[in-house]
Order: sequence, then structure tokens, then C-alpha cells
Amino acid sequence: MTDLAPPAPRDPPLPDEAPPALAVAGVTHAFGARKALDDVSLTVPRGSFTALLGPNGAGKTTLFSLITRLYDNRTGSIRVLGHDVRREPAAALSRLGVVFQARTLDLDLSVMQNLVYHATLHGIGFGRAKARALEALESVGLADRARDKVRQLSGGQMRRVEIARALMHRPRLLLLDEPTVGLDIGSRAALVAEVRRLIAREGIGVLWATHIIEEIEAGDRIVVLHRGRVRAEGSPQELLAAGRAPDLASAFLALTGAGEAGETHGGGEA
Ligand SMILES: Nc1ncnc2c1ncn2[C@@H]1O[C@H](COP(=O)(O)OP(=O)(O)OP(=O)(O)O)[C@@H](O)[C@H]1O
Repeated sequence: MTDLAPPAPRDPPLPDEAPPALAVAGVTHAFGARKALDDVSLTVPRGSFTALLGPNGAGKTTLFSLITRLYDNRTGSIRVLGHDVRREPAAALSRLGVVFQARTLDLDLSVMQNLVYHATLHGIGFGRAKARALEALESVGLADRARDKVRQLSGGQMRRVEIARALMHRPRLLLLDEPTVGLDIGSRAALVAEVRRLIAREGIGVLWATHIIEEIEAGDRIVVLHRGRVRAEGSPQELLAAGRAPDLASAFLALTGAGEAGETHGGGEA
């Protein structure tokens, strides 16, 4: 840690009956005549790894854009730790961290400069920002790279810096939109493992959008999204039952018919 500023107090522990990290209910969103999301409801429990599994065009990014208020949800409700993103946007967004698909780090700045710059944009003073940055880098195993230029990092390490940046304000819900795209198999596995460690340590809820079935583990929750509709939600075992299939890849195919449209599925993104 650092001697520059004491870390800010954490939120007190939540009682068991506290609301889930994310609750989406009855959300529909259209671009012109095309419905990108159609009456979507799903839950991310606190401390869970919830995979939002959907082929290209399923509506994953649109859902993230609604949760983060890039788009306004006109139907249904979206609650982060019980706070409605429309009625209490500040309370909801302060508990939310996001890693978008597109990379947005400044390659010519150091890791620390990227994080501190981001924090000061959000009104966090320099001393506190530096302390938070070190804390966040520690939580993704990159504290020893704080002074390196981002350009010197691997793709997987850059993703971890983006996760650290999303953790700077200590969110209780972390959204990641296809974070492993473009990473090799080893970096992909390391990144998923890092996020799982984060959940175990911090108890945050994670919504992990992907179409890569290999990223899912037995204790996870899965929401299958296809053509804007939730096709299944539950444990891997429940998904197997819903798809009447012997393995997750076959269940996913059965639930989405993704093969028909030539859409991707499974671990194609090495
Ligand atoms: N800005 C937009 N204008 C019009 N249509 C859009 C826009 N954004 C998304 N769509 C459409 O909405 C649907 C859902 O797209 P979205 O990007 O949310 O899917 P996705 O699951 O994130 O896909 P991918 O895995 O390819 O990123 C698609 O049919 C897409 O063409």
C-alpha cells in the first residue's frame, strides 16, 4: 500500500436479505424497428460469477449500455444493489464497475498514470487516487507493474489494468463485456482465474459477457441470451437439463440454434 492517503472506508457488510448485485426486470430495447432486447429479466447474485452467454448480436452489449446508462431504459427496471439506475443513478453507478469491449488505456502513459488520471476525472484527489490505484493493482496481481508504460504489457495484462481501473471506486458489481477477446488460451484462463479470485476475496458480483463456453465453471450461474431474449438462466446443470444435452456446448446450441445462422459459439477466440 502507500503512505500518501488512508484508504476510504468500505461499505459495511450487507445483511443476507440485501438485494442482489444486479436485478434486471422486463427490459426491452429497440433500435428503430429492430428489438435488440425483448423483455429481458435476469439476476446477478452478490459474490457470484454470472456468465452472460450469447452468440454475436444476442444483445449483450446493448444490455451493458442500458445498465451503465449509456442508453436510457424506457421499459422495466434495472437495479444495482437495489438502486434503480433511472431513479437513483448516482447511487447505482457508484456501485458499478465496467470493462467495455473496446480498449481505452493510453499506451504511452504508465499503468499508474492511467489509473490516477481516470480517478481524478471522477473527482478523487491525487493522494487518494494513488492509494486506490495500488490497492486495485494488487487485487489483479499487477502492483509490481505500476510504473511500466502500458505499451510494455501483454494483452492480458492490459485487460487486468482495465479491471483495476474499474475497481478504483470499489464497486460491488463488475460488468465485463467479452474481456478475453483477442487473448490466447493461457491469458484467457489467467484472466478468468483472476476475476474468480477477486469474487472470492471481495464478494463482488460479476456479470461476464462471453460466447466462450470454456470460461464457465461448475459453480457459476449462466444466463443464455439469444436474439434479445433470455433462453435459460441457472446453474450449468440446469442449463444441461433445459437444453436436454450432455455438455454445455450442445446445450447452448440447442437453446440458441446458433449454428443455423452461422453464428459463433464455443472457444473460438484463441
Ligand atoms: N447502435 C445500434 N444501432 C442499430 N442497431 C444496433 C446498434 N447496436 C446494436 N444493434 C443491433 O442490436 C442487436 C444486438 O447487438 P449487441 O451489440 O447488443 O449484441 P452482442 O451480443 O453484444 O454482440 P457481439 O457478441 O457481436 O458483440 C444486433 O442485431 C445489432 O445489430
